[in-house]
Amino acid sequence: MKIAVLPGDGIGPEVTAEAVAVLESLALPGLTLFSGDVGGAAYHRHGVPLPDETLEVARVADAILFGAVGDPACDALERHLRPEQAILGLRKHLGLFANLRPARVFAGLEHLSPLRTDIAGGLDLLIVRELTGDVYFGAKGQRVTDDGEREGWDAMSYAEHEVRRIAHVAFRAAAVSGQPLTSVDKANVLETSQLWRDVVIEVAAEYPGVTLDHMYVDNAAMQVVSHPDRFGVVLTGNLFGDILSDLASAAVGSIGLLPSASLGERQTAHGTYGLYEPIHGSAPDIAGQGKANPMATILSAAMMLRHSFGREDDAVRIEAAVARTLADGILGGDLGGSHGTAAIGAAVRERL
Ligand SMILES: NC(=O)C1=CN([C@@H]2O[C@H](COP(=O)(O)OP(=O)(O)OC[C@H]3O[C@@H](n4cnc5c(N)ncnc54)[C@H](O)[C@@H]3O)[C@@H](O)[C@H]2O)C=CC1
Ligand SMILES: CC(C)CC(=O)C(=O)O
Ligand SMILES: [Mg+2]
Repeated sequence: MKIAVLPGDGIGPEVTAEAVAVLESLALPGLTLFSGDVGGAAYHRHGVPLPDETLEVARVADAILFGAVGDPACDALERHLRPEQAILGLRKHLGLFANLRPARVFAGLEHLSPLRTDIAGGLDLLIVRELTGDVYFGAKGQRVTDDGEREGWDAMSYAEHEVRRIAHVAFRAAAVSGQPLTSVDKANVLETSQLWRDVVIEVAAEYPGVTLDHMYVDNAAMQVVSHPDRFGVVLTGNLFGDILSDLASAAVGSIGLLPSASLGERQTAHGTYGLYEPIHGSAPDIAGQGKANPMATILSAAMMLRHSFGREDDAVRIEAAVARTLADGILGGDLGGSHGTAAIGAAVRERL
């Protein structure tokens, strides 16, 4: 079990340390950890956010545990040198097009949500976000128009095959779970979304047992907090999925609770190759203070055991320990408590 640990910037190293400690406490057979520099940390040491050595460490591993990248000191750098290019580059180079972001309110933990408890209780959805296309990876730039005004531009596009393969991931997830599938787009305005919708409808013909509906992204944002029980699997593009998943995390209670798996087509001897990371960023406002909630990263390690190592029992064990820790009132500042990163990590390990 070879895992590349890429802690990154800000709270990244703090939260990955706790997830690594959880993995080590499970006495997994043949667990081998490698580490690599990414993000601002890599830029400061190597002059680039994603050094070749790090990409190689990621490639030879069976799975990657990623913290977060982002450093305000790097925000004025040319875009290709910014820390965020590390995670975008890993996703693209490693073909990790399918991003799974489960958001659920654990039974009995409805009080952690800012939503009314009867509404929060219905929140259990899986966002399937396309991860290597859309406006994030299109041509972009700034220019001066003929009028002498500055103009910024970013090209949004999806090719048919990109929509088709992520749609299959979402339909399979819906078929296995028996949940309905909602495809979220902006087809009333964007041609990219019209193509998205057309292809999703074509793919649906292969999954007659799955109930499919389509929703515009603005309505979806509203419904996630007003009627979360309407959603099972949510299929959407890179930009909309990024935004909707932060929204869903707030509805659960904190962005410090939402994990993710980024998968592609590659299989290893153990399972599906993938990158696992919390959905949050490097949180510079609390970095270095031991305040970050490590649960999203710990839950990401659970997703790694499930998808990349076929260890469902260990994944469930971790998820149950996190739920018990929350139920016991071991909460960080993000959830109105006063426990720090290390104390939360230790509490989860005690409950494994
Ligand atoms: N995958 C990645 O590496 C990502 C990187 N970023 C980068 O992170 C940097 C900061 O971005 P922001 O927009 O501030 O988003 P952020 O997710 O880092 O933080 C947003 C807010 O949530 C809080 N927060 C986040 N994670 C938390 C945790 N585990 N426990 C407690 N509170 C937590 C932060 O303190 C902050 O107030 C930027 O450079 C951004 O580009 C942002 C999102 C994802
Ligand atoms: C930093 C971005 C590239 C990514 C992001 O916000 C995310 O994946 O949630
Ligand atoms: Mg995001």
